[in-house]
Amino acid sequence: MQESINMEKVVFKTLKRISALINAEWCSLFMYRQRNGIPELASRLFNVHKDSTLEECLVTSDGEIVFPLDIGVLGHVAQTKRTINIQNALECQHFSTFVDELTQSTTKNILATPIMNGKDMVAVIMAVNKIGGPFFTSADENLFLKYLNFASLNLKIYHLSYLH
Ligand SMILES: Nc1nc2c(ncn2[C@@H]2O[C@@H]3COP(=O)(O)O[C@H]3[C@H]2O)c(=O)[nH]1
Repeated sequence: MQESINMEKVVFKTLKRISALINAEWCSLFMYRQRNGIPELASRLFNVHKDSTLEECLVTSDGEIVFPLDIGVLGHVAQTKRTINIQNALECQHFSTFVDELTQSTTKNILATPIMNGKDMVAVIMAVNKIGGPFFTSADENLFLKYLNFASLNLKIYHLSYLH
């Protein structure tokens, strides 16, 4: 439990910093897990932006958004295990409007990356909507990945404690 709170705190701080640096409207953390042998991704931190508080963004278990791996850019990233920079979400065949409909928001562009522990999938991190520009640039992508190194280490430690 303690490891979990610390993990979320560290990832939250990193996502806040990232959203300010790359001008993202929101950043989020989806944790990978298996339920009855079926892999899924569940929202843990949602709508993180430069001025948000942990309490606002921490998703409780009854408020989780859960995605199977065959849906969304989210699922695609978990399956391919690769970073993706989607300039126009509506033109992306993997994009799912499910969350936009649920939250009454509009996704225009997405930068997303998997967090791996060796070969094990741990989480997917997303930045949604570039503010003040048409899409996330490759410089944004580099900053996003560089800052995620901090969060990634913490997520790996969390993942190890979850396994044991
Ligand atoms: N409003 C909002 N939407 C998000 C956030 N993170 C991810 N999403 C949306 O969740 C969706 C999950 O499916 P997709 O990956 O296709 O597209 C993703 C985005 O539209 C967030 O922090 N805020």
